[in-house]
Amino acid sequence: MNRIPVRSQDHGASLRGEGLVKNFASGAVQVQVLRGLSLTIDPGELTLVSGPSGCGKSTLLALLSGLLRPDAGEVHALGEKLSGSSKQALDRFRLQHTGFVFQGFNLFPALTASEQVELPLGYLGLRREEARDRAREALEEVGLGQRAAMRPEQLSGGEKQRVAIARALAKSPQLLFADEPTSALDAENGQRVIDLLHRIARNRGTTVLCVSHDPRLVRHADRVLTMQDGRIEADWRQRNGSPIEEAHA
Ligand SMILES: Nc1ncnc2c1ncn2[C@@H]1O[C@H](COP(=O)(O)OP(=O)(O)OP(=O)(O)O)[C@@H](O)[C@H]1O
Repeated sequence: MNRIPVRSQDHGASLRGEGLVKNFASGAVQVQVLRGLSLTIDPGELTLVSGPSGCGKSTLLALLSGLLRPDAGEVHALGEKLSGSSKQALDRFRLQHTGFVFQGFNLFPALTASEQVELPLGYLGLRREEARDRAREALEEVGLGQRAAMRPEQLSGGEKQRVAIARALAKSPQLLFADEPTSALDAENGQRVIDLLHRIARNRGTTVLCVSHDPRLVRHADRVLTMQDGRIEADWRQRNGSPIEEAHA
């Protein structure tokens, strides 16, 4: 699949948020969930956004992936300005360039693992056989080559999450967004999922943005952004779980 080069004004970053503000109504009151947050996210890294429940992590992921629009500020992804784009353009951008992995797996109960992965490839216009081949490769990459014909009820939680990762991977997205991908999993399966996300970033040069309040994930990330009350409080890079330099969001 063709990859769009990242444009130079983003200085190598594949995601950029500037002055992001997001408010939600809580009864009659407007609550400011993101308070003028700016950041850049680089390709080829697993970036983890951590922080306490309710600090705005999922909202940030939704803005950076074009699922939600900011009330103020701008989002640039792969050199395209997402904020201000039409809904149709956002849908197309997400289809072509992004993969998503969520806490609840979001699999269709009636489809086999292979069919779950093939489905979005059909939306991208791939022929059936090509989609089947890609699905097989993606399932092998996540260690589920032998489970291709199984339905979700026949798979463990960890296996279901790996099917969801294969589904996201098969499109070869430049941007992979994961929202609490390990919260429903035990330690061993959570570890496996985070290892996979890390490998995808390293081996494919994918930008992987993972949002989680699971402290087990912190040492596996290349970069950790800590949020508090809608702002970024700390930002550091690390190798093998030890900080190596301060990053500048
Ligand atoms: N669609 C919405 N309508 C109203 N309020 C919302 C909406 N989405 C999020 N919020 C509120 O915004 C705040 C931040 O939510 P968000 O899901 O971004 O936090 P989070 O850090 O990801 O939390 P968690 O770790 O629990 O998932 C919360 O107080 C939440 O209730």
